[in-house]
Amino acid sequence: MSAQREMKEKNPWHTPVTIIITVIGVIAIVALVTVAVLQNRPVSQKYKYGIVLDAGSSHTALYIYEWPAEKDNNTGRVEQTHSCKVKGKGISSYASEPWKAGESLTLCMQEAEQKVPKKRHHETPLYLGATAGMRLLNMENSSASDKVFQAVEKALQKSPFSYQGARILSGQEEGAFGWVTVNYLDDRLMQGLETTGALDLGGASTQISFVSDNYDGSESPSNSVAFRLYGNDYNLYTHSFLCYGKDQVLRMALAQQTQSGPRTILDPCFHPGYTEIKNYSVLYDSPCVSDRKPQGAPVSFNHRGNGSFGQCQEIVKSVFNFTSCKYSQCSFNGVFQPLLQGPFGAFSAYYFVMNFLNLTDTSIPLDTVKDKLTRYCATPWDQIKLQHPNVKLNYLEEYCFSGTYILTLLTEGYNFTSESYSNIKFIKKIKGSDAGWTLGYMLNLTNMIPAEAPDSPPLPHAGYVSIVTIIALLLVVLFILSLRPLWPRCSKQPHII
Ligand SMILES: O=P(O)(O)OP(=O)(O)OP(=O)(O)OC[C@H]1O[C@@H](n2cnc3c(O)ncnc32)[C@H](O)[C@@H]1O
Ligand SMILES: [Ca+2]
Repeated sequence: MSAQREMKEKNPWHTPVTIIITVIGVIAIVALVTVAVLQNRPVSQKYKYGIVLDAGSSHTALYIYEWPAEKDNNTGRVEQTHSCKVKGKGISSYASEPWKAGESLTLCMQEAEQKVPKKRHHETPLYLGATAGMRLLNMENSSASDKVFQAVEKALQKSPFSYQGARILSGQEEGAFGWVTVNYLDDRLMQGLETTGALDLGGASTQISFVSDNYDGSESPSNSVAFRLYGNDYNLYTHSFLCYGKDQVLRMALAQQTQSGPRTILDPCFHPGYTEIKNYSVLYDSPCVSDRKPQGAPVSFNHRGNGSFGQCQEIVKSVFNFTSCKYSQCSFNGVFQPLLQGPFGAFSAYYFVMNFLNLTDTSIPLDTVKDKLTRYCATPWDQIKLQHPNVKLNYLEEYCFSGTYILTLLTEGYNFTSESYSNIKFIKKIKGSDAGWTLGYMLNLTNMIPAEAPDSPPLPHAGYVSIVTIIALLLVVLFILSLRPLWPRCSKQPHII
């Protein structure tokens, strides 16, 4: 009995002081881990917003971007959350009634007011960038283009957002920002990976932008844009071909076939059985063809199709000039182009057209692609209409021409070969955001891509919490071990008889 009491008295685990110390120690360690976890848990996200209006030649679109408020200028976290297609044509088509250009934006602006939380409205930057349609209108009639801008500005200034201005982008900017968008969304810039080239086909112009190792920018400085992004230097080659968007090339192809002012043309780029009456003055009402309007032509001509890919390609080739090149190498029209390099993303009309034609798979050999297009172009117009009852007729009638133009531009114009063709990916979106120049434009204007790589914490959140937990557990073990001299010696326990 006395030995039992003696042992109990000697056992430190049974003294109130040790129990209190142990409890306090455990509470302290649990508190330490809890604080570490809670303190470093991402706080509930607050977002910031930016809005860009893409005033293209054929239509205007509004894009809303969103990013976590505390990560303004380091990590690549800007995403497109909403887009709105403005009803009607591009703003340049309102040259004779400019107020309508402003009015046309109203519905999409109202939609944006609903999508962006009200308390963020006043701090949300709003930009409008116009491209080739306004470039052409500005060349043709600068006072008309000024009036369109005034009308657009008036409409945008009324919005609750922080309006930052409307302007025409240069072709260089349009190409370069498209490249920034694609590579930003692919996380290639922050990680310093090999970049993807950007191919953009609009209605009135087309852009090609890529980084080529053998290009330092000196041979044709006007085609060069230097960037320092996240600590990496890029020497980008970019060129925008005004009048080489698909709508203007179609005008050039028709101009080519109507030089003698005929009353009927049989166009190989349109399906057999296609027949429409077209107006000469409407066709030639663009600076891309206006100097070629035939003298003494009738008011209209009968535009008929005969569906021949081969003949269509000959007409399309005739809109390119391959004769003069004062550089080491050119694409077409005497424009310098370094050796093609790396993967390419082809978006906007490249995607619309190739997607419709089921030709986005670039592992299909180029010859097979041509065979498929040959068969498609030769299909009678009535049959095409029956097969695609839900496609807008003004799109449907042009896919044979557009497909032929795309293949000709890529192979004859830019010099993609049967092998390098497979480096092209036809894309519409990357991770939910549309490929196009708008995101790159906003990232640039809001200084959201830093020149130098951002400092990042040495450990990710999960790593930090794990280390704190392990250290805390080690402390518990150490604490227990430190009490070892006081542990009861079980083996020497007296036997009680
Ligand atoms: O860049 P710019 O030259 O200013 O022109 P844009 O911005 O208006 O040009 P888009 O990329 O929006 O469209 C390019 C062309 O594709 C046409 N397009 C748009 N959606 C299409 C679809 O679903 N199918 C076929 N063509 C389409 C459109 O009419 C234009 O001719
Ligand atoms: Ca465009």
